[in-house]
Amino acid sequence: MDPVEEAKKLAAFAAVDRHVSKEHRVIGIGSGSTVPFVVDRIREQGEAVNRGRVFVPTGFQSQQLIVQAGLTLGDASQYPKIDVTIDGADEVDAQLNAIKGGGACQLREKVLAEAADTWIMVADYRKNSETLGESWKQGIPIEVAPFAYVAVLHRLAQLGSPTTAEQSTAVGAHGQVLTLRMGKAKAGPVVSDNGNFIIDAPFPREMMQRPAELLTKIKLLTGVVEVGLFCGMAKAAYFGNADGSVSVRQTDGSVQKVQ
Ligand SMILES: O=C(CO)[C@H](O)[C@H](O)COP(=O)(O)O
Repeated sequence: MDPVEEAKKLAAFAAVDRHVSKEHRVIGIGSGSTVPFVVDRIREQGEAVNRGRVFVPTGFQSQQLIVQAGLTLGDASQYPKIDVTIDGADEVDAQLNAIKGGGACQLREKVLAEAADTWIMVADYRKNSETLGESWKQGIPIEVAPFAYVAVLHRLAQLGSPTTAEQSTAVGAHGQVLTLRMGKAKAGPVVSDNGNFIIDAPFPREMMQRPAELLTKIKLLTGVVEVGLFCGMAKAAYFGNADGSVSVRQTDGSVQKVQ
């Protein structure tokens, strides 16, 4: 297996083994390429355990994973309280703040993170940073109501006062280029599972060092539906390493190596 894939698998398996117990009945399943390993490990807990459980997805991809694994699908509207949610991340800082939304699922991901008694992130070693924005350069994914996207681009640029603003990009005062995320095998923008657009907005390091403050500012912009900054939410983050170990970062900043 490719070393990065192996690292994702290690993180996912370790997180499931430590946080998904037999007693858990309602389990949130996140999005991204690490999450299939989460579902594999949960399946390995056996049919008898999984028969009594319901799995709530953060989007179309995880819904498919749940159905294909033969697990019982639930909806966030039926299960406002979740025992544990395990999700991927695009980057995690030393305080367990995270950038999420690389797969455009941050709205549902945040709903399931908030609903969960325990929210755990799983990722490979490339996502383990001191400060957000160190390795994830494309910016903070921001879900916006389609009709408001140009206004939001302008407002985001103004969070540092703009120099120019066009239809699908804007340049902020710090020279950062904010872009409307475009489809890869589709003409036009990426449309989220909720029918919204995604803006990717990079911010300078000094602002990324205070992610909770930045989150509040962005969230207050009219037209913003959800921001891909998850601050103070995770109980732990599991990072698979290239050497086959797993680093577990806790809320107090401590890091333990397991395996
Ligand atoms: O936030 C997400 C989707 O919106 C994903 O969890 C994030 O992109 C991580 O994905 P991967 O495990 O593929 O690196």
